[in-house]
Amino acid sequence: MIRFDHITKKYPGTNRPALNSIDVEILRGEFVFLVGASGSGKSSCLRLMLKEEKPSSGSIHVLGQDLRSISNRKVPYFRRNLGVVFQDFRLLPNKTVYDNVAFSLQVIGKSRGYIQEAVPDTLHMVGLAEKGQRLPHELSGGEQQRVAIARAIVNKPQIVLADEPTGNLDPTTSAEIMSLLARINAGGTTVIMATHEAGIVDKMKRRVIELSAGQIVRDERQGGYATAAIPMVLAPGERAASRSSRMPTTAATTGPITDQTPAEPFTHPAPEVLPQEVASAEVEAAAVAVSTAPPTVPAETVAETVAPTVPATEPRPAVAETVPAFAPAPPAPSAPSAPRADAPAAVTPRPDAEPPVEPPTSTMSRPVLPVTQHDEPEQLTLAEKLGLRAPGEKPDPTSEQNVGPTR
Ligand SMILES: Nc1ncnc2c1ncn2[C@@H]1O[C@H](COP(=O)(O)OP(=O)(O)OP(=O)(O)O)[C@@H](O)[C@H]1O
Repeated sequence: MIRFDHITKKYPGTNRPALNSIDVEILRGEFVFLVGASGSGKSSCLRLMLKEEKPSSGSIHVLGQDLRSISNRKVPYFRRNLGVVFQDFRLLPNKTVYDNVAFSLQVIGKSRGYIQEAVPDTLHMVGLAEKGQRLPHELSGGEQQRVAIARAIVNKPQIVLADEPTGNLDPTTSAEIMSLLARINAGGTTVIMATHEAGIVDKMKRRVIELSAGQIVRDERQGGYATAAIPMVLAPGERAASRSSRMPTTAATTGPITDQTPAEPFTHPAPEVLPQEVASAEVEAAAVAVSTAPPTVPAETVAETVAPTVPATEPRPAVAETVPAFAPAPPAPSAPSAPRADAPAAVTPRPDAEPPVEPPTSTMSRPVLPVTQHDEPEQLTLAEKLGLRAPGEKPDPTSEQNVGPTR
């Protein structure tokens, strides 16, 4: 699904490469944490996957496409297969919650009927069914991030890239966001998340790829956060024992994982206190959470869209057969009858049926994110980065502003 072959990324004016000959493959349906110290190259990886940056050498395949073969003009169409979630939410401040999510569909030409079904379904899934008419500043940080996630998934992308999505949230809210991302993943969507949150990584027990100075130093199937390579700062009052308990017990591997274990649910409380039946129920609920059918595209853009050809050109499909199927999710028992022909598959889970989520227990000091200047392919607006508008298209005057704690 995503493959880096000998990827080196050296930004102009720097001596040391941000990424140094990276080889890694991420399979369909995986949930992958990118961890590593500040400056180790996590965000660079995500930006390369999004074709927001170009590698200095090496090749990247995403959804069967060699990114070198995608022209700048076609990048927005490519990005429609990827949902992106940022630390600082990046909502449109003058639009309601509903309109923020609908905007993603409007700019790619979805019909009004489709939007009228897809947006409420998605807001329901993220637990914001009742808050569609609120403005972003009338929401909590966690709710704003839910809107951002709704916006990222409303078009049913095959991949969600999340760069520190819990970085501005408290532990309880972070756990809720992780539960949501786990449900999205359980529906078949590949999730790749860069994070510094040790507690989250340790609880999720998913694949962990650790970067250090631009190189992969660990690739564990069900990893934890900490190794000697990641400096950790204990919070005041945190006992040293809790740190040692986070150290991985399995041997680290330095090569890419080449097969796939079906995703585990994000189960809280920890497995030892959570009855298996409850965990299974959550998996079942999660399995119908998200339809991952490839997005449909307006007729006028079909010729330029990479989506329809992507699955057929997936480079290494054999291993991916062991992960959850990508068939559209079955409609929920309570789903309204007879959806429109072009309506999205039902997005079903009942947020109120979610089991309580235990927040991560550990805390870490969070480094300040570097302000980056992107050299390639060009300076893009937010809508262009999100694949909502082709470069150079006339912007919506009400868009392109951020809200949230880092505004
Ligand atoms: N646009 C840029 N121009 C020059 N150097 C850059 C640029 N973007 C990133 N870098 C450098 O590349 C290296 C990797 O940065 P990157 O943002 O990928 O790290 P990171 O692991 O995501 O860090 P953090 O956890 O702080 O977000 C750092 O040394 C950074 O300074």
